[in-house]
Amino acid sequence: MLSIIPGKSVSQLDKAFISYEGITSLDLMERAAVSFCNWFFVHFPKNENAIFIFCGPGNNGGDGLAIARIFSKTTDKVHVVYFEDSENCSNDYQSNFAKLPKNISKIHIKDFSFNISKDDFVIDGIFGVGINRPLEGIFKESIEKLNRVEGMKISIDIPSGIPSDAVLDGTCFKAAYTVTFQFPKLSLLFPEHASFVGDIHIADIGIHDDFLKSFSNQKFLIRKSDIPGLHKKFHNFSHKGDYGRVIIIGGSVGKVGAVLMASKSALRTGSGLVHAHIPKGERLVLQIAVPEVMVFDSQEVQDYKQFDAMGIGPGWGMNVDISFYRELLSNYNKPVVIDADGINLISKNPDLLKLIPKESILTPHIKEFERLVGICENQEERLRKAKDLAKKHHIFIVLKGAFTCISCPDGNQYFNSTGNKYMATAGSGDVLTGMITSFLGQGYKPFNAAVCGVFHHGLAGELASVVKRRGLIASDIIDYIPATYTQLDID
Ligand SMILES: NC(=O)C1=CN([C@@H]2O[C@H](COP(=O)(O)OP(=O)(O)OC[C@H]3O[C@@H](n4cnc5c(N)ncnc54)[C@H](OP(=O)(O)O)[C@@H]3O)[C@@H](O)[C@H]2O)[C@H](O)CC1
Ligand SMILES: [K+]
Repeated sequence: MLSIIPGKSVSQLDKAFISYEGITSLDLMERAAVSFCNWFFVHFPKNENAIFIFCGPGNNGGDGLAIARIFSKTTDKVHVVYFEDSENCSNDYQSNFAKLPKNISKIHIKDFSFNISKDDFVIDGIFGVGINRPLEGIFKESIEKLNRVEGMKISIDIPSGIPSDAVLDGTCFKAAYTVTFQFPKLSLLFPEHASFVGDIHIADIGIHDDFLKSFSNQKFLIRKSDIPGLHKKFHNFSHKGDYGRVIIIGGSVGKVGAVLMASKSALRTGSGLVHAHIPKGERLVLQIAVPEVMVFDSQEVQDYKQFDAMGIGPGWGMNVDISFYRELLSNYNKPVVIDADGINLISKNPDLLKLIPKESILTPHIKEFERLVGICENQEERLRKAKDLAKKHHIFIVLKGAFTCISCPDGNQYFNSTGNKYMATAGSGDVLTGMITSFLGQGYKPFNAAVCGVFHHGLAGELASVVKRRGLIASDIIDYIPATYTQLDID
């Protein structure tokens, strides 16, 4: 997993790393600039337009100057726009300012006309992780003007204005792309910042994972390379019992589709035997739609302990016999997955919280989460409360959304890196419930089940949206679950 380092620790990280690597801070800045340019040249291979690079007084501005020098080798249309005289800027800024070649024009921000056309590039090196207060004066005015001009806007490390670990207060540069160094800054993952951050690219500057880990603050990004090692291996003599017997409990009149999608997802994720528990009178539709699922109503299941895993809540509604739910949680002594109305019922009956088996996985979206813990001001508060809840009840909280966050009982938080905007569609959450339940039933540890569930779910959505785009529906995600195993080379 890739460690996410708090902004305030980045300068300590830099110091420790350059001493370990035997390089200077200027060398590290050069690596950052080269890595940014490598990304740029791949993304914009035929660029012939002007490139305006806005450089603030710190090392983010220094990165901008080094980038300007690299660009100037291939074009004469590079313009550096600076805010402070070099002698008032950071040491590495000064070194890079002195190295700027003659074919780069240098303009003080006060003399800049903001005459930028739509094909030009606007590169934001005004502030990075060193920002320590809301923008004011010339910085605020200039960024407001830049947000009004056209042009392809790219931020270096973080859009100027956003603090690295907190929610924006005031003005911020609006980027189409953010090229961030080595690890995503936490605040890039906040929904409040989506319209400023654009697409994120992580540019490698050679600081390896083990080194990063020692500066980590219990926050991590889940990457593709983390996933194969979390999967169980099955042998050629495996039978359907080895792949788990799971049950999805939910459904109500008009909402049986949620159970249908969760059950089908569990099958597509690899479950050997999938059962569904739905209200009497609703079973025909489910049996016709997914003949592989065995359907029961409440009177027919004698012993829930026979199931390796349970997914509780899809389409359940709020008219559930709460004593049934209480008994279900009290008597089942393995981790369960709880979603949707399964969570809403707990919010209405908070005494249920302490009955949830240890290591269970709750998968709320933001509204369900806030019903559980109270209204939150922003994502920062949600993440804090998710961590507290996970620790207090020894459960996993999967807070769904872009960069879904898994909060663990040990206080660690893992952010998912797959998925896209097209997945915000009815039933997407039911699919995830089915997938995590399936992994639990196959004998995965709850942490592995949650991580594999969110990663494969996001990946299935990405694969489906290649052809479906905004026409994607939850059933498309299910159809692409098998292709995620192919993508990750998991047999
Ligand atoms: N390992 C890495 O990730 C590397 C990162 N690099 C780049 O360096 C920046 C961080 O550089 P740093 O110099 O620490 O910080 P900034 O460039 O963001 O700016 C700090 C200066 O800005 C002043 N400041 C802060 N807030 C404001 C404000 N609101 N208005 C005006 N001025 C502000 C601050 O001075 P003060 O004394 O006024 O507080 C600093 O002068 C990182 O983001 C990367 O881009 C390295 O290049 C490579 C390694
Ligand atoms: K920036």
